[in-house]
Amino acid sequence: MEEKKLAFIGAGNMSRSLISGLIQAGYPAHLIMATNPSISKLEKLAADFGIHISQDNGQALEWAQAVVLAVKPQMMASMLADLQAQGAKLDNTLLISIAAGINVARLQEMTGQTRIIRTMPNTPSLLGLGMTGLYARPNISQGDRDYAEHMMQAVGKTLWVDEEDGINHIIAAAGSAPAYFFLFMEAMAAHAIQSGFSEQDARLLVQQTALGAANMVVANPDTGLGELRAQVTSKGGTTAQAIAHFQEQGLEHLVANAMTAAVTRARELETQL
Ligand SMILES: NC(=O)C1=CN([C@@H]2O[C@H](COP(=O)(O)OP(=O)(O)OC[C@H]3O[C@@H](n4cnc5c(N)ncnc54)[C@H](OP(=O)(O)O)[C@@H]3O)[C@@H](O)[C@H]2O)C=CC1
Ligand SMILES: O=C(O)[C@@H]1CCC=N1
Repeated sequence: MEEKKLAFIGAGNMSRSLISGLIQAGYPAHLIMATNPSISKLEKLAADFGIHISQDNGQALEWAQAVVLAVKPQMMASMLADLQAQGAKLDNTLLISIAAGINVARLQEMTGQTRIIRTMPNTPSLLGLGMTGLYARPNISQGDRDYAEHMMQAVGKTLWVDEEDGINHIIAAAGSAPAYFFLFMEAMAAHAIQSGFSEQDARLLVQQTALGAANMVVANPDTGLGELRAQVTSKGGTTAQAIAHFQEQGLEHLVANAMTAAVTRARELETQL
């Protein structure tokens, strides 16, 4: 991939995941910078990955050819207003936003420029196992689209959406979704602990099973998810009892409602920020 000077404004959880994934994929550390108001996260990034760090966002803009906007959505407007008040020039830089709930039109207002790509990654990018949605308006050049796509492909898989609202559905299905699986695993581990396993053994049982199940899905692309489930579910057996319980309690409905709630919140943020 083209190796531009790439800066991350906001050095939190998601930036760390992306930076770690990029470095593992061979992106040169000397071409990456992160900025953040407090120093501790920056020092850790510099120590772990050897990247440039700064507490001055303006420096990121002066230095980089592409900038990832990685502050919390609620901080985006004030961060960008401060930058412009300092006299920072945003117009020569490719801006890649990872923020939930801020649409391109709003980002254009906040930055006064249009060279913006909106993305929605997730934290498994840390391990090169991310899933990122991307959206760009027609004005964005193929070169900029390719750069953002290759950057996210360095840390996992990518999917473009044609309509911007698709990003809100990617949030529900991928951006937020690692947390759903963690919640499920927490519940399973808690029950295993109640059944007498140590915390460590409960975690081993749950994590190895989750890993195995995910790998079964990946290794069998032509087998439906329902079929993989059926292969575990012996007639009159134990799994059937557990699955019947999930379904009687409306698991599918619960999941659909939870994902709809995430989309609704993303759309709500788009009207508020
Ligand atoms: N976490 C996730 O799974 C995902 C997050 N996202 C998006 O990524 C973005 C970041 O989320 P996440 O990493 O979780 O959040 P974090 O809170 O972990 O990171 C945000 C970082 O921004 C820093 N910050 C605050 N104000 C400024 C400023 N003015 N200039 C520069 N940096 C600043 C914070 O510094 P300090 O803590 O020192 O105040 C913090 O380190 C959000 O917009 C979110 O929607 C997208 C997909 C997945
Ligand atoms: O919870 C959030 O709002 C962010 C966006 C997707 C994951 N974390």
